[in-house]
Amino acid sequence: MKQAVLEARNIWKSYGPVPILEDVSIEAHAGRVLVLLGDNGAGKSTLIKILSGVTAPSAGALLMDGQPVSFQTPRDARQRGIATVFQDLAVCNLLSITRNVVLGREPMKRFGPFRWMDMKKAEEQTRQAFAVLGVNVGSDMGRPAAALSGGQRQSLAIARAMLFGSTCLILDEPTSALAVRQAHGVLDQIKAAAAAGQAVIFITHNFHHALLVGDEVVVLGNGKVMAHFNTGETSLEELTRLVSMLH
Ligand SMILES: Nc1ncnc2c1ncn2[C@@H]1O[C@H](COP(=O)(O)OP(=O)(O)OP(=O)(O)O)[C@@H](O)[C@H]1O
Repeated sequence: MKQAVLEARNIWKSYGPVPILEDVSIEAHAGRVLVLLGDNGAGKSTLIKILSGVTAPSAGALLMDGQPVSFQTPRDARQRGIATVFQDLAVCNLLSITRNVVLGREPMKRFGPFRWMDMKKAEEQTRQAFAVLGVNVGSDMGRPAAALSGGQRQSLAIARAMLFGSTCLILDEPTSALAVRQAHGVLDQIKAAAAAGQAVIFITHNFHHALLVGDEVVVLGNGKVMAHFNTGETSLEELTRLVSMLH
């Protein structure tokens, strides 16, 4: 297999004396979906906080395209092309859909000393970002984000995360709060992001979702990698049996 876009190698993390992650290694590859599956408290969020530059590992290495990297802040990780959508989504209800998508990276126009937002360009970027994901949010992207459904808000956060040159997309339980139809919409977007070349890391509790979109699955339990397999190698029944045996 080709070089991983993002690799966590032998990661340890402790808060105080108790290890939260113990010798965890994962690899995310371009065009593939890696699912991180695990119960509450398994260490999934801690691992993605390390991958996103929110917190530093106690030991172990992060590599991008085979080169060691270290992130002091989430901005460092973003600049390296790691786009993370956390569960809170950080969508601003009062801002328009377009403004939300380009938030913090608004295209600007200049005239002499004056600068203002290039709305036409922002709308074009927003439209393209949604198009990559195959999402239709309607034609009026000037309406406030408050008008969006839960699934559409998730799509907005994914579109924003991917907008500027990301190579690795990390999604923290993007389907957990959604109704079935909306969840399937987001699963389709995950597949579309991988098809567009992203290395996707998808965190979920849901075995069914894991098998629907995952190319491979890593099962975390008590801070350790308990199992790692390609999805073609297992069924929903086997996966359920495997995970229940880990408790
Ligand atoms: N800042 C912290 N200080 C101390 N302990 C922490 C901290 N963050 C997480 N933990 C502990 O680490 C363990 C793993 O937590 P983590 O949030 O990574 O699990 P998770 O798999 O994401 O669970 P969930 O699905 O509930 O979000 C838990 O026992 C949690 O209490």
